[in-house]
This record gives sequence, structure tokens and C-alpha cells, in this order.
Amino acid sequence: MMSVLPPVRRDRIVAELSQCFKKEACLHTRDSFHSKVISACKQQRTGTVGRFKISKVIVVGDLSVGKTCMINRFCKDVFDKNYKATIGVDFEMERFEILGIPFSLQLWDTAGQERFKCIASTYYRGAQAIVITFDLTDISSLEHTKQWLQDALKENDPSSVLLFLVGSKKDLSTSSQYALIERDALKVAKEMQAEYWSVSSLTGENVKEFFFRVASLTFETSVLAELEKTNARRIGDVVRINSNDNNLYQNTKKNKSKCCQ
Ligand SMILES: Nc1nc2c(ncn2[C@@H]2O[C@H](COP(=O)(O)OP(=O)(O)OP(=O)(O)O)[C@@H](O)[C@H]2O)c(=O)[nH]1
Repeated sequence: MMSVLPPVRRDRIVAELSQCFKKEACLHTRDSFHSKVISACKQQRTGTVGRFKISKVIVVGDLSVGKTCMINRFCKDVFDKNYKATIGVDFEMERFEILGIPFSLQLWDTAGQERFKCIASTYYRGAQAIVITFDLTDISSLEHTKQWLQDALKENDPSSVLLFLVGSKKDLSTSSQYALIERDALKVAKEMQAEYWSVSSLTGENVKEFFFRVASLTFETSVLAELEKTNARRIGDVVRINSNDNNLYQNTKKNKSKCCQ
């Protein structure tokens, strides 16, 4: 039996590229989607994007930095002040419509506790985006982000995966504390070539904006990758046609010389 999905929620419809948080540490500063992506979407030429493709996003970071709360704030608009450790992994599915194309993100919430880390790491593979989270009130959690990144990259292709460094619990830090840690976080983000964000799951500040940016950029890279695949296939076809033409030409030459003999 064919299952029919409900329509995408009205507040998950994206018509414009969501903007970055800080221009000093972002993946790109373009105001709108890549022109090739816009025209591919208009012509519904997005290949597997919008049909079967589900993009995987993994959220990693120290225990209790607020990974689960961030995902729950975005997906369910709730906040739980009680800490319940994630055991292994958990995931949420979010459906968007971007430039008229359906697009699904699978958000993987992984365990930060050391004893569950080995279970969680088996789910790192195949991520299109890695969200490395730290607590804005705990500098050691920022220091540990490099290790989290290294572990996640062991299972993924560093040249194609999108990286985000997210400081959580913004509501708990004073403005002077925040300014100091953000200065360090921007440096770390640049070293990692990650895009920097800060959020609060308690107040909801920047949470939606952040996940919309993740969705926009993963969508854009997926469509560009599809277009590249199609181009590569076309170039392959032209090379094949040319080599067939060449064979035809060689055969015609042979036949001609036979005729003339
Ligand atoms: N004030 C405040 N507290 C937060 C925020 N985000 C998370 N917390 C609290 O921090 C604690 C840990 O949050 P979780 O989201 O469970 O942390 P986690 O990173 O998923 O933890 P693990 O599953 O062990 O890896 C909980 O008590 C949350 O209520 C926030 O933005 N502001």
C-alpha cells in the first residue's frame, strides 16, 4: 500500500537562503541560493533531491551541552530543564520545502557521555553536515570540540561534509563572559572551517534560524552535487559519441580505400 505523506508544515517552507550568524565564520556569505540551484529548482531538475534523498545531520559534543534540547526546541518546540542522558543515539526527521522542492533532514542526536560514545560513533557515517556543540558557559567543552570533530570525520569525507560549531545555553552567560568565549569560538570555527552560531534552547534564540541555515546549505550542496553528476554523465556521453564518430570515420576511410583499390 502506498503511504501518503502529510503536506510540509507551513513554517518549514524556505523561499530564500537563510543567512549566516557571523560573517567572520561562515561557510559562505552569498545573499541568495546559487543561481544554478535556483534554475534547477524552477525546472524541477534536482535529480534524487526531492524524491528519495534524505540528508543526514549529526549533532555531537560533550555530555550535557544541550544537544537534545536544541533538537527538541526545533522539532517539537519544547524545553526540558531536567537532564536525561542520551543513550547511544536518537533521531528526528524534519521535512522542508525549499524553492518548491521537498527536502528531508534526519537530525541525529548522539550521546556525549563517554560510556555511550562507542555506540553513538557507529552512526556517524554518511553525514552531510556535522554540528559540533559546546556550552557557552564551559570553556572546556569548547576545547573538546576539536576531538569531536576528529572522531566524526573519521567516518565521513572531510571534503564534502558541512561543519557547524554551535555554542549553546546563551541565556546563561553574561555579556562579558559571552564576548570572551565567542572570541575563542570564532578562532576555533575558522580553524575547523566551520560556520559559527550561538543559540539558547531555553528562550529559543537562533534555534530555528540555525536549523534553517543547515537545511538551506545541505539542500544547496545536494542540488549542486546532482547537477555535477548529470554534467559528468553528459560529458561521458559526448566523449562516447565522439569516439563512436571517430570509429565511424576510421571505418569509412578504410571502406573508401578498399573501394579505390
Ligand atoms: N538554561 C539553559 N539550559 C539548557 C539549555 N540547553 C540545555 N540546557 C540544560 O542542559 C542540560 C543538558 O541538556 P541536554 O540537551 O540533555 O544535553 P545533551 O548534550 O543532549 O546531553 P547528552 O545526551 O548526555 O549528550 C539539561 O538540564 C537542559 O535543561 C539552554 O539553552 N539554556
